[in-house]
Amino acid sequence: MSFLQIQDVSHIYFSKKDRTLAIKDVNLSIEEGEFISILGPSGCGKTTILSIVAGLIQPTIGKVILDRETIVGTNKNTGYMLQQDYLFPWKTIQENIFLGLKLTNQLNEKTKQKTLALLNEMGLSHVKNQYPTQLSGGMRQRVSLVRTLATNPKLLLLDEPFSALDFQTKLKLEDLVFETLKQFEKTAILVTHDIGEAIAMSNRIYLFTNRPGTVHKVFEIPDELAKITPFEARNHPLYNEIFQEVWKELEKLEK
Ligand SMILES: Nc1ncnc2c1ncn2[C@@H]1O[C@H](COP(=O)(O)OP(=O)(O)OP(=O)(O)O)[C@@H](O)[C@H]1O
Repeated sequence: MSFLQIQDVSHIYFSKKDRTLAIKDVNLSIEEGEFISILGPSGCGKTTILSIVAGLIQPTIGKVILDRETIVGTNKNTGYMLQQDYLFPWKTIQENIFLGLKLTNQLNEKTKQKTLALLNEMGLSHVKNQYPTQLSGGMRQRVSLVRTLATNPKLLLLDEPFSALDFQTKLKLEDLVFETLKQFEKTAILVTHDIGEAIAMSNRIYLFTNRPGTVHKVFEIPDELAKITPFEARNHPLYNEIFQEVWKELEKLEK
């Protein structure tokens, strides 16, 4: 059995007036340590899938199994990193990165030191007593990564974490996130609109159809690309080839 299995998942949003079938018959399996991306048109249900995997919403049909357990409700095995960093502006960086540990009753001297060491690895120990508004967007996302990793989740869900950043910062952060996740042997799902980012960071890309979102095509990224850093991958000859392939499929979906 794979580390993460999304089995026959469909989801309908109900409101008083209507119902929206957001995703339909989604199946995917991820092995431990893999990095996969979900790519697709706007509104195809990417965030819905992540919310289901995070246990924030229960799928209307189907189930998600993480490390042999069916996901019911939020759980400590999953960390969520979003486009906006959601750092609390009235708390210092240090207080922000300890938050998850505090909420899950894991805050002790050992976990504190580990988290501060990670902040140091991100080149940010000098800002630990500052407040989020004093930091740039890229720095805030690095803090957000530290906070997400602090509780040592097995699975990371990344919902367009680089999309609000300028291009240069985005490229640097892609490398940093990629290398940090490999170092800690984490499994990750990235949701993105950016074909290049998906190719540069993943082992596999799931391309979704328009709503109701379902898996349209799966692209396996060859090891020679998947094993190098995203920055190096963007300069690899295979990168353009795969880009064209994915682009063509996306065009088909828009017809
Ligand atoms: N709470 C809700 N109630 C009703 N419909 C919803 C709700 N949340 C999402 N939807 C609808 O479900 C569909 C999928 O939404 P979702 O946010 O998962 O898509 P997405 O692929 O992440 O979109 P984007 O790429 O624009 O962020 C959309 O058509 C959206 O309008």
